[in-house]
Amino acid sequence: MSRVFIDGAVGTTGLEIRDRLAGRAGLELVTLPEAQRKDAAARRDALNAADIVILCLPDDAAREAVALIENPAVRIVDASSAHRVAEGWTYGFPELEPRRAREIAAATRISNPGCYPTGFLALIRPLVRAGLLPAATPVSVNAVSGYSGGGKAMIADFESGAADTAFRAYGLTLAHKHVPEMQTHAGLDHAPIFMPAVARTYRGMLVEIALHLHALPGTVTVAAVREAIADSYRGCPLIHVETAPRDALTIEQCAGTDRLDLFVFANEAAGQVRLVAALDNLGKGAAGAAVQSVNLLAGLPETEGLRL
Ligand SMILES: NC(=O)C1=CN([C@@H]2O[C@H](COP(=O)(O)OP(=O)(O)OC[C@H]3O[C@@H](n4cnc5c(N)ncnc54)[C@H](OP(=O)(O)O)[C@@H]3O)[C@@H](O)[C@H]2O)C=CC1
Ligand SMILES: CC(=O)N[C@@H](CCC(=O)OP(=O)(O)O)C(=O)O
Repeated sequence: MSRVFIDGAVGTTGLEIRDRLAGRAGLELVTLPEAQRKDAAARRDALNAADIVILCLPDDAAREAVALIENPAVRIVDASSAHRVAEGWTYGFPELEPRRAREIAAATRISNPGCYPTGFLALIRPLVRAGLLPAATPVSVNAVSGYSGGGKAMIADFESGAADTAFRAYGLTLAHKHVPEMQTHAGLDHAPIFMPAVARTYRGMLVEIALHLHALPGTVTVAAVREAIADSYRGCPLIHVETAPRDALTIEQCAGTDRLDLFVFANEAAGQVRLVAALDNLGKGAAGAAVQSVNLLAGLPETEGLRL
């Protein structure tokens, strides 16, 4: 039996994780009552008494929680963006690299990937690893998220009517907090240009990358791109590489699931490829990934409690 403490259990991500862990065999779920959930002493006790801690906090509070942990046996899954490129932390995306699931299972410090990077990395990493995309390739990525991606504050903004829009482009300083983890874990020499947006729908996400195959060195075919992506995720129950033609994709494609659907659309004659990832920002983009890591840490089946 593993004792799992969720710090930040009443936030948007914390509640989702609770949902997926409640009643699970092999896990004892611990949360603090409302009056104590921000009390440093109560949090210190709970953090140090757990086998596994899941941090569902803003970055500063996540750093503070890590500093409160003195018990070396405690294993941490941090859902915030505080440790995604930090030394000594394992990037908690089990399907991203061939040995990553085993590394997570043996780790004590695991950082959950960001929601947008999950889609971006799932598409780009297999191409860089296969040598189809040289590390020096300039890459741009655009994406749209449901408004729950901004946590309680953005949900209130959209649901109170204060956000008077259906679609808002942001990240206009080109320095979004997800860019470093996108570059680092893709293995790219240059930071990608990231163009995020938020839409008036609660959950769901599309992440897109355009590739000009004719501008790449050598001959890179659409088939090679499809194969590299499909090969990377064979046998991964949460990641589906879709091959059937589509007229359209919606932001809700994977909403309400912990799945990640990947698409390779192409105009072969023009040498153009449009890669698309669909996921739920609160599913594989947050809670689903955290629960996958908890399953690996606790020695439970990797997708138990997840929504395929
Ligand atoms: N929403 C999403 O799609 C995703 C979010 N994340 C990350 O997960 C983390 C949580 O985000 P999210 O759930 O969206 O945010 P929310 O704002 O919805 O929830 C954060 C929770 O943390 C609590 N909190 C803040 N400071 C402290 C503290 N010092 N001690 C204890 N509790 C504290 C808040 O309390 P109160 O309720 O009083 O405000 C709130 O309940 C963030 O780092 C975010 O970046 C990651 C992936 C996706
Ligand atoms: C719509 C929206 O505002 N999204 C958030 C990212 C949400 C997320 O999942 O990011 P973290 O995991 O890094 O917290 C943003 O762009 O900052």
